[in-house]
Amino acid sequence: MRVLVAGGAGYIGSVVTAALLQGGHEVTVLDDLSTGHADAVASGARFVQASLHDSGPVLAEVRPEAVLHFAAKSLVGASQQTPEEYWHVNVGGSLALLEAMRAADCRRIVFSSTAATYGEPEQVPIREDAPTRPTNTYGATKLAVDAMLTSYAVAHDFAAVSLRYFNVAGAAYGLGERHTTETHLIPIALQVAAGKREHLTVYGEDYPTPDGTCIRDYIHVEDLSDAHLLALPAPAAGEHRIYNLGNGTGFSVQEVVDAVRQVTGHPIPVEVGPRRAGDPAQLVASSDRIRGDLGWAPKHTDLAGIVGDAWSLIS
Ligand SMILES: NC(=O)c1ccc[n+]([C@@H]2O[C@H](COP(=O)([O-])OP(=O)(O)OC[C@H]3O[C@@H](n4cnc5c(N)ncnc54)[C@H](O)[C@@H]3O)[C@@H](O)[C@H]2O)c1
Ligand SMILES: O=c1ccn([C@@H]2O[C@H](COP(=O)(O)OP(=O)(O)O[C@H]3O[C@H](CO)[C@@H](O)[C@H](O)[C@H]3O)[C@@H](O)[C@H]2O)c(=O)[nH]1
Repeated sequence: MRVLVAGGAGYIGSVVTAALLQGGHEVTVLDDLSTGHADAVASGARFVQASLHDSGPVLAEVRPEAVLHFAAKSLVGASQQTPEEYWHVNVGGSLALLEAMRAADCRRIVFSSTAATYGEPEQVPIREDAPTRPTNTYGATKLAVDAMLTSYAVAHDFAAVSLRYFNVAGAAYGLGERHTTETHLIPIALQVAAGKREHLTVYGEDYPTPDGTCIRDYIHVEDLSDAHLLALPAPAAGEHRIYNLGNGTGFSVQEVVDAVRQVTGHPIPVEVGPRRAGDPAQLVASSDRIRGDLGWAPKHTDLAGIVGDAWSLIS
C-alpha cells in the first residue's frame, strides 16, 4: 500500500514506519519535527517536513491509499497547562488532515488514540464500552478526534480505526523514546540509572492503590507496531473500529522503579512529590476485542524485558 505516516519522525511513528517498510509498503512521512527527529525516519521512507495544518498539498501530491496518524501533542501534564495548544494541534490539525484526505480521495486511516479517553475507570481492566470521561485535556482532545472519525465514517465512507494505546515503552529497530524534555516514567528512570539525572520524583503516593502510587499498563512498542499492520486493512468503508492496546497487567510506579533497579543494576534515588494534575490512579487495558477480531497478541509482556529493551539503547 502507498501510505502516509503523519508524525512518523516521533517515537512510535518511526517504529511503525520501519515496520511498514519491512512489510513492503511505500511510505511518506509528514512531520513538523516539533518533538520528532528527522534521523529517526528510516532511510527507505520519503520525508516531508510539514504541519498537519498544511497537509493538503502533501496529500494531493502523494495520493496515499491510507494514512497512519500519530502526529499530536501528547503529554498529560502539559495539556493541563496549555490546553489551547492541545486543541489546536490534536483537534484542529486532525480536522485539517481529514479534509486533506477527503480532497485527495483517501479514506482509510489508523489513528493513535489513548487510554486517557476513559479517565478514572469504574472497572479494570478497561474495555472499549467503558464510559469515556477524560480527566485531562489531552484525553479530551483525543476523544474528540475519535468522534470525528465516527462522523467521517458515517458521512464520508471513511474506513477508520482508533487504537487506544495504554503506556507505550521499549524500543525496536534501534529506535526508542527520545524526547527533548523527557516526562515519561521509564525513560526518566533510565536517565537516572545512566547518571544523567540525580533522582526520580514519584508523583504522589497517596493514590487508592496497594502501594499508593499510580498503576499503568506498559505495552512494548513492537507489539503496538504489529497491531497497526493488522488494523490497517481491517475496517470496511463506513466503519470506525476502536481497539484498546495493552498487556492487561498493571504495574505501579514503585514496581517500575524496582524493575529499572533490577535491569540496570543501578540504585535509583527517589523523592516523593505531589500528584501530577490530570493523572488517573489506575489504567489497565482489556485488549480482548483486538485479540478476537484481528488475532493480535503481545509478545513482550514482561516488564523487565520492556525496560531492558529501552535500556539497551542507552547503556
Ligand atoms: N507514548 C505513549 O505512551 C502514547 C500512549 C497513547 C497514545 N499515544 C499517542 O501516540 C502518538 C505518538 O506518540 P509518541 O510517544 O510517538 O510521541 P512523539 O512526540 O514522539 O511523536 C509525535 C510526532 O508528531 C509530530 N507532530 C506533532 N505535532 C505535529 C503537527 N502539528 N504536524 C506534524 N507533525 C506533528 C512530532 O514532531 C512527533 O514527531 C501520539 O498521537 C500520542 O498521543 C502515545
Ligand atoms: O517523573 C515521573 C514521570 C511519571 N510518573 C508517573 O508515572 C506514571 C506514568 O507516567 P508517564 O510515563 O508520564 O505516562 P502517562 O502520563 O501515563 O501517559 C502516557 O500514557 C498514556 C496512556 O495511558 C498516553 O495517552 C500518553 O500519551 C502517554 O504519555 C504516571 O502515574 C505518572 O504520574 C512519575 O511518578 N514520575
